[in-house]
Amino acid sequence: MTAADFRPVLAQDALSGHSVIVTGAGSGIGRAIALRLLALGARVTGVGRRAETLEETGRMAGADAAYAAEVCDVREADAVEALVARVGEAHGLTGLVNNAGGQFFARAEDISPRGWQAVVNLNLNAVFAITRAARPYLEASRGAVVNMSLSPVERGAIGMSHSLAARAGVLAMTRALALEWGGQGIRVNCLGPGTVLTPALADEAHAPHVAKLVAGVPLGRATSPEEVAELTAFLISPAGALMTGQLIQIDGGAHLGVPVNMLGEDGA
Ligand SMILES: CCCCCCCCC/C=C/C(=O)SCCNC(=O)CCNC(=O)[C@H](O)C(C)(C)COP(=O)(O)OP(=O)(O)OC[C@H]1O[C@@H](n2cnc3c(N)ncnc32)[C@H](O)[C@@H]1OP(=O)(O)O
Ligand SMILES: NC(=O)C1=CN([C@@H]2O[C@H](COP(=O)(O)OP(=O)(O)OC[C@H]3O[C@@H](n4cnc5c(N)ncnc54)[C@H](OP(=O)(O)O)[C@@H]3O)[C@@H](O)[C@H]2O)C=CC1
Repeated sequence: MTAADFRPVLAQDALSGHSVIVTGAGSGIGRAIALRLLALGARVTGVGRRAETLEETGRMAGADAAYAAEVCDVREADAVEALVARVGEAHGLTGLVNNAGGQFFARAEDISPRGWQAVVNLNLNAVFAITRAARPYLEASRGAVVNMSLSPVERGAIGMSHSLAARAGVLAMTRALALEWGGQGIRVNCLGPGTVLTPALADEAHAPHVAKLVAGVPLGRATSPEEVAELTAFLISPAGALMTGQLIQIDGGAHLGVPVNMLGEDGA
């Protein structure tokens, strides 16, 4: 199976009647998620800091799509809470996709206190604030949260101490909220994509490093944004109704690390 062989599996109306907030919907993985949820019949509110890219997602979805672009920095808790309340009161909320995130790659000794704060605020504190704000609406709909994590979240990676600390926090929060809110019918899960060849990754990492990462994937290729989008849609849809508190890796086996090979060089 190559990425070109990928075919979506969910039925065309799988998300009709749904209202979902997708953060970071103006690019990369978040855009693919927004487009897929819209195609499945959901109303989508795309959140990010740049109006232009968010609006482009709407244009890509077509005039019939129930899409709204909301410019907001997810690190501004008051603005985020007001936004969630606005969407929740107007349309209800059946899903929240916390996809906005990112980091610069640097060794711990090169991360200043402000650099640490910037990354932890984006990848952990903002996720807590928006998820907490969404809770009453998700309770009313028995809805679902999908938190975008990283394949190496449980095994470490060089140059990502700030981001991995934040994502590990989100993973712990995911499990805690799955327990706290399970009785309210709210499901909370994390996805762990492997290398996804988005323009943002190309901007932040050197191409040869990325090629090496992809070459080391047991299934031999990068993760596509569409594959992450389909899994996200599945988790929000009724098909995922019994899944909560999980980290689901979608990385071709990369999270297993360098293989321990007891058969020596020639044993695959
Ligand atoms: C398992 C295997 C397969 C799987 C392998 C999987 C591998 C892929 C893993 C992940 C891939 C992705 O996430 S790809 C998506 C990547 N996209 C992004 O990361 C988006 C771009 N990044 C960002 O926006 C930034 O990193 C972020 C910090 C979050 C933005 O925040 P701000 O705008 O608030 O930041 P700024 O104001 O510019 O800077 C705040 C401080 O950070 C410092 N700072 C900024 N860049 C810095 C740098 N390169 N090195 C040091 N310090 C830096 C600044 O100097 C400031 O500190 P002072 O100088 O002290 O003031
Ligand atoms: N690409 C990869 O290999 C992998 C990526 N991931 C994760 O998946 C997610 C998406 O990554 P990807 O699509 O590659 O990267 P992008 O940089 O393209 O996506 C990040 C999105 O988040 C938005 N965003 C960033 N900061 C804020 C903020 N403060 N407030 C609101 N929105 C914000 C950006 O929009 P704007 O700038 O307009 O605000 C952008 O649309 C990230 O969390 C990333 O770490 C996980 C595993 C692998």
